[in-house]
Amino acid sequence: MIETTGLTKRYGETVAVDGLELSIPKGTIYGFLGPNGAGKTTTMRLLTSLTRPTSGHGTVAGVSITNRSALRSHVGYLPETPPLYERATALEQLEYVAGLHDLPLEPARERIDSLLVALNLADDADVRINEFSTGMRQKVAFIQAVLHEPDVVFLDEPTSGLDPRAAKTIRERLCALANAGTTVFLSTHILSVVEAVADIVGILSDGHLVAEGTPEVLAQRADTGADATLEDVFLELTEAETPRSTSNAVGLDTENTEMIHD
Ligand SMILES: Nc1ncnc2c1ncn2[C@@H]1O[C@H](COP(=O)(O)OP(=O)(O)OP(=O)(O)O)[C@@H](O)[C@H]1O
Repeated sequence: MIETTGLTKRYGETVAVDGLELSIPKGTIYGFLGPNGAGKTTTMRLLTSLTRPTSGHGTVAGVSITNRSALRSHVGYLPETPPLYERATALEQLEYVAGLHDLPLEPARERIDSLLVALNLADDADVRINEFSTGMRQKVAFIQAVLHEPDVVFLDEPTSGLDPRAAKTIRERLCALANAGTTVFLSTHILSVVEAVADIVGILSDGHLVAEGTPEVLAQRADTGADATLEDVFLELTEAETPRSTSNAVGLDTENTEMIHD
């Protein structure tokens, strides 16, 4: 479902993603770990066609990641800061997103209703998003990422800001999605979430994949004995890493005219 060869993204002197090789089968929950600045968000932006590779190739659901219009229906993306219309109600927001995906009105409405119920938001469907808590926003953003039943869903910290019950609900939804054949690409710093749900874990460091395997097998790589955890192996493999700095204070992504300031 996700294949990349030599996938590379540069921002000026900074190599955010460096020759990434991924091969992720359908229905996998792939836990994507890495220190701050490792290149996780850039990877997800590449795989969802929000930014173009400097070099290398990739396909998601068999579609080239440079073909944005063809890719749209196949991918869902929950970014770290989800785009939501503050003045819309949850229902208006989700109906709007359904319209963007050209979903027929009635089945879309049914799906929205069932997802609102599943995420315990049904009573808040007609409340404006600017009155929502962080966790409620996160849940609406999660629904809008999976509403069109994409083949692959990319999630950046989907449980951040959620209380334990809501986080558990999201974890259960991720497993249900994967059981139904959706491929889940999950980036998070919460290692317990990855340990609980991921089939395969990839650890990114400085734009490179430095380890990949099941959580159990990866944990065995750690030098801390029989009780080693994913945290141990994460700390070992990314020990010497610090966030990369650009040669100049401002890196310019000329393609998307995005500026990032440090
Ligand atoms: N639009 C951009 N312009 C210039 N540099 C960028 C841009 N986006 C990311 N970078 C740089 O690329 C590198 C990887 O950043 P990225 O956001 O992908 O890391 P990350 O692993 O998602 O980090 P975090 O865990 O902190 O969210 C960093 O050095 C960052 O400064």
